[in-house]
Amino acid sequence: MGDSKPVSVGIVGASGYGGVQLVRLLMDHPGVKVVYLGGDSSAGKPFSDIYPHLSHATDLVIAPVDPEAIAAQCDVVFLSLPNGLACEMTPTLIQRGCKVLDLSADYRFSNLETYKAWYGGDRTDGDVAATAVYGLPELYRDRIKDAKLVGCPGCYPTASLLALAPLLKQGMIIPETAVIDAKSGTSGGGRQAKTNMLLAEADSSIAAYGVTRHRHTPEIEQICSDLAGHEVLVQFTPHLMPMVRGILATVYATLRDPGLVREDLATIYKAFYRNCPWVTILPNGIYPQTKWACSSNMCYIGIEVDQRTDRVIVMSAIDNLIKGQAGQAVQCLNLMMGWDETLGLPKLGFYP
Ligand SMILES: NC(=O)C1=CN([C@@H]2O[C@H](COP(=O)(O)OP(=O)(O)OC[C@H]3O[C@@H](n4cnc5c(N)ncnc54)[C@H](OP(=O)(O)O)[C@@H]3O)[C@@H](O)[C@H]2O)C=CC1
Ligand SMILES: CC(=O)N[C@@H](CCC(=O)OP(=O)(O)O)C(=O)O
Repeated sequence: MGDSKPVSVGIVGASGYGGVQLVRLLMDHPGVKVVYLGGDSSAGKPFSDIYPHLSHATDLVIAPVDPEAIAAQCDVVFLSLPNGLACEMTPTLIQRGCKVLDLSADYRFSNLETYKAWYGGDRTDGDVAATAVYGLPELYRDRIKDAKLVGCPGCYPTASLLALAPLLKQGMIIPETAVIDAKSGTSGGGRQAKTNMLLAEADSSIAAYGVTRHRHTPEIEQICSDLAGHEVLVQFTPHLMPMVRGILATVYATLRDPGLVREDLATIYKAFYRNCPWVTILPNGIYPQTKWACSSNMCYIGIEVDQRTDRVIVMSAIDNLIKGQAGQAVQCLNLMMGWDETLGLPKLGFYP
């Protein structure tokens, strides 16, 4: 970086939860200048009308989306939009020389047929999609460094895969026994009004949803299969929690070697994540809380073994809006630009 010109960045979907986190992180990032904010129903409004608490951070007005105009102003574009929109604008942005980080599911799948089966819609951008890299730096750092298009992971897949990856990569579990029980705060559902997110519905209550059919299942399975070297199916059940931020994924799987104890696994996890500044393996007997990760880009992992059942239990906590979304996208940007992976990202959560 040094005295070099800041990288010009655009954020499409700035009025949403992902967008506002990107604005917060990127306004404080030493390598970039946010020059463009885009949206749909918010177009024409100053960003500070939507988020008055950030009026001292930017006087940008949200513009209607015009990929040509965005490409004329921006070196890098973050797309934080509902699924099925990024694939319409990304080909133009890439052709015009922009680097693109998509926070939706549009570029997470190596096989577009899987995307279409779970998300619907038609895709005419197969050539561009084939160049996309899955944006989980702890697993695909080298590919992200060279990418022009990154499909950033979903929030549940981030927490689940960071918990499972060392076990799968080292062949320590029977992959098909993996069960992921995950809980999310309501901000995971975005800023759109939805009945199940009303305080009267979500408060003081917990429920599973999408059981056996949540669209993050094929995303988790794609990466598990890549790590295991063969096709893997997992059982994934998400739950909505009466809290705003955070995901806790508790993963169960049967160990191949029943002699392994939690100290062995902790050593293996620490080695696997030794060059990963955003993953903390907790000391033996300590289990993560979502509150610890709140507002930081950290993923906290706790490990336990039940010697009666030969199962390993791994608990992983993240902030769904930071490591699960906007923070992870900035982490990928840092890699794409050749910067330190931690640049401009919050290391310390706010607590309590
Ligand atoms: N929330 C989370 O924890 C996570 C979300 N994601 C994914 O990130 C993406 C964004 O999520 P989130 O921030 O929660 O969503 P929000 O619903 O909070 O925001 C959606 C944004 O998309 C914009 N938008 C909608 N339609 C259009 C359009 N036709 N043209 C331009 N802009 C449009 C909206 O703009 P306007 O207000 O102007 O209409 C709004 O800014 C989604 O794909 C989501 O699945 C990924 C990981 C975690
Ligand atoms: C609590 C809640 O509703 N969470 C969202 C997941 C958010 C996310 O990561 O979704 P994308 O894969 O679309 O990016 C859900 O279950 O649909």
